[in-house]
Amino acid sequence: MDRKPSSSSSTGPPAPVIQRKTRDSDLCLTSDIPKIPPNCIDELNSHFLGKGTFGVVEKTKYRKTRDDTYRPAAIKYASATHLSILKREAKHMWNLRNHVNIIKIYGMYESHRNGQGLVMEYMDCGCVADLIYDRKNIEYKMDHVASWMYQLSSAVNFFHSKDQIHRDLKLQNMLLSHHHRTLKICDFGTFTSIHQSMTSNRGSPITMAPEIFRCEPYNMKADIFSIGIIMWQMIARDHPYTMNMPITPFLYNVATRNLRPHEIECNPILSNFYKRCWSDNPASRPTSADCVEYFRCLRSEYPNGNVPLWDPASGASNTVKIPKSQPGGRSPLPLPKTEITPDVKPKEVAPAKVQETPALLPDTLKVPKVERQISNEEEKQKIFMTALSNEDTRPIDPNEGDESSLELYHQHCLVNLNYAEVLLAKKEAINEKHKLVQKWAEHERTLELLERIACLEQEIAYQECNNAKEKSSFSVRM
Ligand SMILES: Nc1ncnc2c1ncn2[C@@H]1O[C@H](COP(=O)(O)OP(=O)(O)OP(=O)(O)O)[C@@H](O)[C@H]1O
Repeated sequence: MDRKPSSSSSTGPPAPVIQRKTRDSDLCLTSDIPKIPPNCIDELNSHFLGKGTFGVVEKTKYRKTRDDTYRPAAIKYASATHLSILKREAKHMWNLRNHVNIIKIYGMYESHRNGQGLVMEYMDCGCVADLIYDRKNIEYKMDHVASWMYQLSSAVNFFHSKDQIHRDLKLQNMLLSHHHRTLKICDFGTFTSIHQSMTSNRGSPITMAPEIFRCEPYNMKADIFSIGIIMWQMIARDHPYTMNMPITPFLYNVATRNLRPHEIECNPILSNFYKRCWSDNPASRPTSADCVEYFRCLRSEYPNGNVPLWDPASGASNTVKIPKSQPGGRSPLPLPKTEITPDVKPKEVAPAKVQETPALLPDTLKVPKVERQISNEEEKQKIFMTALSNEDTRPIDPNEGDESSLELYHQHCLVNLNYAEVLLAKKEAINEKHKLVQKWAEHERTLELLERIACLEQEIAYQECNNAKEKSSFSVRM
């Protein structure tokens, strides 16, 4: 029988109202998370960035205290019905705030206009989906894939080590900054603990593991399935499935017919790994620690993933040409290190004994080249690389797990880059000046010649005049 407390039947004092405790109740308590006061958000300078399933994200300006200067930040607002999801997300982000590849939360903000908002760091290069599908003018290399996959897997390994699952890893939830070099995971709305493991369908179809479609219990290996699909997407720079396939047959085929992204021309060391990640049987998939180890090896074979990428359409310079990978050689730009250094040895995953030649790249990764001023680019790259290897100007390697030293490192790289641009601009200005001086010299010479011509013409006129005089005096004398 239902034992609901009834106020009418009670004679004594009213029973205290007991809040029903759901499994997520504790997660909605955001008391640990700093409350951001109104004078630390510049709402007038906020504008719309994008819309997710349950919220709207705006770019805004944030400062920690009134004495600080404003810096860009992103703020996510949820409608009143989705407020608990926003709070859960905030709580998860707060618990994971120490990892360099997870979006950092600054705090919660109460806006008069939009209600509760989650304020987080702003990633200025957008999401990985935009880069690989919509901005094909930006060329990237296997070095970048290795670096992004390493950063992704070390973040995943971080929360897996805390028994947490993301459940919605996809290109749209991976944001980029520092000229596309730093990758961070965002959107923890579907995040859950393995102990609350679930049979409800969560996540996005393309990267979602088949056991989730089959409504079977699932675990961290569901995220590894997503890592496999993401790796394929980055290498192929293509859509994994026919876009017009209706969702139901698609889910059915993934779950029961082993439907997977189409074959691409790719080194088997890479394809074997992503295929292992998307095995139908979760137990056959590698762990997140195996992934970290695998991508660490791959990154040492392709060490230039920290070379910045630019959008040529923005008027800035194009991709810096990546020097040939030198197996075993030190990267000119060491990658951000995370605090996670799991003690895992690569198991069956062959440590990336990759071909000597960079023939690893499938043709699909080779984006048609955009016409560019090679001489200037090469010149700039040369100055940049020299600055990076010069003892006086070389940035100091970031400390493991220390985000501020990583930030400093990136700033230093940018300064070197600006330095290369300034030096190049100065060189161009000097060239222009030389051309002008040359023209001016020509101009002066022209003036001199004109003067000379004028003198000669005067001389001729004078001579003609004299001739005429002489002729007339001669005729008078005759
Ligand atoms: N910290 C951030 N910096 C820059 N852009 C961001 C940031 N967080 C989110 N965005 C952008 O805002 C948009 C909405 O993000 P949000 O996480 O709400 O939704 P989503 O991941 O696109 O969708 P869904 O929630 O349905 O999975 C996306 O385009 C995303 O790229």
